[in-house]
Amino acid sequence: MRTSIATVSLSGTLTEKLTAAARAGFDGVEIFENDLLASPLTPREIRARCLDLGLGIDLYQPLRDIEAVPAEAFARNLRRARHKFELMGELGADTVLVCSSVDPEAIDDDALAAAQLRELADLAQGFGIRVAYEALAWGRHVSTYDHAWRIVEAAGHPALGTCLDSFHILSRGSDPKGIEDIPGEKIFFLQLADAPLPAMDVLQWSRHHRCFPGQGGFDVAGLVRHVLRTGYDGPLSLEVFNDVFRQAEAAPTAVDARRSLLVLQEEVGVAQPPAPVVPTGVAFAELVTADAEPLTALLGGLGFTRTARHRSKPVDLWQQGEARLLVNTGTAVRRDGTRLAAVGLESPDPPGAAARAEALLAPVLPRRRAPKDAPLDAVAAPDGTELFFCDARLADWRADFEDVGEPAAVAAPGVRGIDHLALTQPWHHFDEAALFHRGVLGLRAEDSVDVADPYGLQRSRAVSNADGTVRIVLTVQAAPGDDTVHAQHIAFATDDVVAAARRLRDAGVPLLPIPANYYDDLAARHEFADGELETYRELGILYDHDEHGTLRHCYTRTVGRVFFELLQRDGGHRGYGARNAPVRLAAQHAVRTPTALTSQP
Ligand SMILES: O=C(O)c1ccc(O)c(O)c1
Ligand SMILES: [Mg+2]
Repeated sequence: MRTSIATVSLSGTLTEKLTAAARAGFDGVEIFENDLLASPLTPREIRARCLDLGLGIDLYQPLRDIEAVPAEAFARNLRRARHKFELMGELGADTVLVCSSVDPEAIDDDALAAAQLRELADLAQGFGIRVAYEALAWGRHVSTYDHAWRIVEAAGHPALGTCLDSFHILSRGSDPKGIEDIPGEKIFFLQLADAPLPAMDVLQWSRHHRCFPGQGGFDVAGLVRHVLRTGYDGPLSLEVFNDVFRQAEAAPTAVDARRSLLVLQEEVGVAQPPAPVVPTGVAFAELVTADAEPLTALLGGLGFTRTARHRSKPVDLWQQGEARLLVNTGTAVRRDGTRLAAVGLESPDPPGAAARAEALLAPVLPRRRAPKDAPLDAVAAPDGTELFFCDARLADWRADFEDVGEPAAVAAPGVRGIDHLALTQPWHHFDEAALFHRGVLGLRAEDSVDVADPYGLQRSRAVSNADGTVRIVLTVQAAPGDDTVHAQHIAFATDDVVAAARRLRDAGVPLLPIPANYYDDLAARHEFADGELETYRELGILYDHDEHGTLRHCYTRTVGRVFFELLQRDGGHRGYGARNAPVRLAAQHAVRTPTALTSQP
């Protein structure tokens, strides 16, 4: 099906928006009047620009508060409409949107609304234009799609149809099943947007918090299925009013938008990209650093040993249990200080995973590999993290490394493997990141949780595979913050967090100190065995539990932009310690030291 996007969904000038939409592969756009008014291009030049870019103008949005008004007001409205129809001739746009009136003077009279829309449609027809009437969720008298359709039906004019907008329909709690009662040829346009639940004031909700389908809580795909059953064959058009997208760069937003529609088209069965290949484990996490010493001291304290070195590159493999870390000191990667740059995902079908990623517009990374190296398929996640698709038996990348003779640590109680990776997202890529990990990698996304930070708010959302062998926590800050606090982290699974924490401390590696108040509160909320709480207090171990079991975890200091977590899950605990996160964030702010900052080369 044809895909479109409303210019209001992207940031920048009209030209920037059109370019971004075209580059992302959209077939057409809805042009918002304000974008046209603010453009230095004439309507004819805009038409030519769209033609050059291969974009159709599927909808023009200038007409508001048209219908159900006294006769003199309607005469003025028709005069305004005539001007806009002439302009649309220059633009080459043949469908105009009319939103249901929000005018306090509008009259609650469906027959009047129908008669005036009929007259408007008659005028439009003379210009070769169709009028699509849309119920705004906050319309004065018409606020539901079925009401708008009854008026369109009563008007009975061939140039008058309805425009369905998933936001207005689903935000009102209307049953989208009724869409199937509308003949497909009378649905002139379909606008798609998702939005987070629960609701707020509907106007604020619509104007600031819409998101691309799959990024919110609406069943947009379910609605589209109803629309397709009517025989509708017009475009699927994204109309997303969102404060973040208005500020973010248009090009990646447009790609995010197209990916959302690709996933939606797959869900409703009108597109068949290569099937998702869900990763089955974390093969490795790659840290880059200019100064490996603070990092390797930490890894040594955690019980890791350096087991192998890359044959041609300054990359060491550090290993413990099933946790494999690559420490890369190559000069090409020094710019941003110590950070988590890449993740190797074990895949049952690496080429299939890469084909899926490419079909869903993930940037495929050039293979910057030596001739003898295993050819790994890799894509970039929205935050720039490189994701490598690796053979699940480690048969590929591991062969590029030569053993250095130090066997992997076996010291119990140690790190068993990687429990999860926490990746900080740029503020404007958070929703995109969740959809990316779900759509491209086939991971399941949990609800997002907000965590209080002393200087802001942190939002996080976990994505994982079914058996929890791949867990990624996507986090974002509400405001620009401190990289030493809002760093990425790697959480290591251990079967004995107390012993692991003791060993770290005994190795002279400081753990993150947790305030005494936290433990006083724990004592008030839970009963512990003798001495248990004192041990947690002494080591800085945090505690949580859910209906499945307990979570005990502690944190290292931050090196550059990464820190580590030791984590013990018992009884199938599923969480990530969100309840403890405010205390941890405050503790990280408290230990921010010049050393932490200067350890970033
Ligand atoms: O918020 C609005 O005014 C508005 C305008 C046009 C639309 O198609 C819409 O869904 C909302
Ligand atoms: Mg709309």
